[in-house]
Amino acid sequence: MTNQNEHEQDHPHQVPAAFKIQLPTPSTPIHSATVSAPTNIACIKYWGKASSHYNTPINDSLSLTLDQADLRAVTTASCCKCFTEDKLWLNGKEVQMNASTLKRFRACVDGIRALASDKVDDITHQIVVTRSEWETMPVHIASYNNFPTAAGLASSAAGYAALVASLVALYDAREEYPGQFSAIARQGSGSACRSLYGGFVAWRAGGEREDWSDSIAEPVVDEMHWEEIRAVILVVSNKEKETSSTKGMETSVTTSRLLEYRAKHVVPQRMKEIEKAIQEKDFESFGKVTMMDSNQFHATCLDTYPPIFYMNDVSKSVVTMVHVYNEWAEEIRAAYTFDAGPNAVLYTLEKYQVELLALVLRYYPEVGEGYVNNSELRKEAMEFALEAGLVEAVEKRCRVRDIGDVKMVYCTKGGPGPQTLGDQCSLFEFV
Ligand SMILES: Nc1ncnc2c1ncn2[C@@H]1O[C@H](COP(=O)(O)OP(=O)(O)OP(=O)(O)O)[C@@H](O)[C@H]1O
Ligand SMILES: C[C@@](O)(CCOP(=O)(O)OP(=O)(O)O)CC(=O)O
Repeated sequence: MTNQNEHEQDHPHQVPAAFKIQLPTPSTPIHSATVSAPTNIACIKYWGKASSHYNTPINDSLSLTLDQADLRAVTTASCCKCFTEDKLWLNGKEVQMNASTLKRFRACVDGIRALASDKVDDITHQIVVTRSEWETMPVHIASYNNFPTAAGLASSAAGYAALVASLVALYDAREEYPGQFSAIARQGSGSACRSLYGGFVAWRAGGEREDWSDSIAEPVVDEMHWEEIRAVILVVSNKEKETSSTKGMETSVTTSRLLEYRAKHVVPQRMKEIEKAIQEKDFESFGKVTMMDSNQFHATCLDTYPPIFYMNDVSKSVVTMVHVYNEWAEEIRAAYTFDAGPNAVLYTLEKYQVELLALVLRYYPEVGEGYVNNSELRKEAMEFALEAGLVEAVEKRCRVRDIGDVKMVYCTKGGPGPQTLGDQCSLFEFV
């Protein structure tokens, strides 16, 4: 994790007032850390657990970490002798943890606290909290997402990565082996392990070691390697999804033979192909593997009994539009991928981003102000003259959708892993 004041200045993380938590001023010293963490969207999907206890996957997966300037979770972790119990707030409300949330929360808090260091005063160099003393102080954790929660936009990935990163900063925790923090984050939510690094990140399934300590995330290339990669996200639904990823993959593992085949015979080859494509910045291969893997993941959902439908008619219309666009261009300029929900993530290159956005704005009309998160790009796309041949090709296969079919569009790019923020960004206010 880096401490980048520069990054903070570029993107000031002002906490919206509704997400600030007021606490009585403590009578004993309070220790705090605030971080922001990114989402990530997988090109090779994680779907299916090998061990529910350790929360480990049946196959490797690979994703791009997205820029926190656009989508982020911000988390403050505080601890104090005067707190009476551990507590968690999400988006301004205290979370009443059920058994599943509690297990995830405990795995992260206890896992990172076990790696804590002594806290040394910057000026006097005296130890102010010993490693073992941390255990005597309950933690209060507050977090918020600046994008829809539990709607299939990887909020759990950003959320648990932020939770782990805030605890690492609070306890000045040290890894005993590379990737150990990611092994802890995956116990919060599997996809969260990949959000601890920037750029393209692989999650190696592991399983050679009995305790699954080899099921860790590993950076493939950092965000500077293929700087031209862009993501255009079409928010088709901002509501909580009906079938959570955890529940969905549980049913898929027990009922889908296709999922078993995919994990054993398809993903290993695809991981090699996509890592090579990324190393060589070969968008043609990258885009094809990404689209095929999304299609196969949704095919396993259909092969699940009873079937799970994450993509809807609007999602399918985006698939058609992207294929028509690529056929017209005679190359892959955009690649779609869908997580466990109807929202489309379109990967493209910087040079095609405005053209792609112009296409999106033509067929998915704007709901109102703020429809596109980036007003400059929106303006460029509105002024962009789509080629007549492209419009003709799309019009043969797609219709202009209704206002509201797409609720919002995020334009973003690859970005770094979690960032430490200053105390002024704390979600706690002492009154
Ligand atoms: N900032 C956060 N801090 C802590 N926990 C969070 C945070 N954001 C989300 N979560 C947890 O993650 C859950 C949502 O996870 P879920 O997998 O259902 O949705 P998602 O991550 O948005 O979608 P997907 O993983 O399919 O892209 C929330 O109900 C909450 O328990
Ligand atoms: C479709 C996915 O987004 C599934 C993500 O699942 P989660 O990581 O949310 O699942 P849990 O480990 O049960 O919390 C694919 C991916 O991100 O690789």
